[in-house]
Amino acid sequence: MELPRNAFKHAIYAGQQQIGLWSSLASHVSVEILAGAGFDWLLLDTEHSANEVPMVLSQLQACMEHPSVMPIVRPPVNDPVAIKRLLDAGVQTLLLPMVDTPEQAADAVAATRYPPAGIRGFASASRASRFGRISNYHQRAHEEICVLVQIESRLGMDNLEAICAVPGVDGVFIGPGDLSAAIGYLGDQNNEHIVTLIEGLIGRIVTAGNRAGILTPSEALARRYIAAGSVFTAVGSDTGLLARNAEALAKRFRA
Ligand SMILES: O=C(O)C(=O)C[C@H](O)[C@@H](O)CO
Repeated sequence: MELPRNAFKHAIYAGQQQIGLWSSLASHVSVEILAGAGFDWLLLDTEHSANEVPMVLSQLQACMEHPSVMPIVRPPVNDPVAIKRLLDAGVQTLLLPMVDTPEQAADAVAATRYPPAGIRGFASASRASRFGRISNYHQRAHEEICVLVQIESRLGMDNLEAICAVPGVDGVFIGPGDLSAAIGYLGDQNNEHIVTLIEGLIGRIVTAGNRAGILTPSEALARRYIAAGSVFTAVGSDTGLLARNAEALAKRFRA
């Protein structure tokens, strides 16, 4: 078997916009439904979702009929053990939360690399290597692993260019909720001050030669962020789609 190509990683390096959706329902059923919806990537969240590794495995398998969709998994923390378990389950793209310094970014990259380049623990026949069927998996795995880090604090903003320059950081995602909370705008991420700040951060990431990403359920803001340079852009969430559309449907029969 061949090492699966990470089309998402190659696309963002080529500057090809990747439109995504956040998935917090922690369900392989909803992930299979969303995988056929037409997005380029789905974010399988385990930070703000009751989503654990065995469930993520089922969600990865639920995506297999749609190989053009990249399941991106966010571990609950930037931790080498959490990263190892997800990579061994077959995750090829990771979004690491709360990365504030270049050292933390370098640690995230090292956790995805086998020695001597990093510290990823060795498993001879995990799902990642398709149970030993992918020849030279361990030598080539890093080529098709994509490491995305989240900037979502004052310190992260201060260190943005240094983080962008860390070898192996393939993309830099701005966490609008935590970032706005960190600077006194808790729950107000659509405030014009925050939006303008985020546009500036996206521009800094692009100027630094890295690739910018963001999440917003606002179509207008998504288009502003894309215009500012976001190249992997999540435009909604499964929980938001389900809750708001269910409410609207119920309301139509209550009037
Ligand atoms: O800071 C943020 O905002 C994010 O990182 C995204 C949120 O965690 C996600 O749950 C959407 O609210």
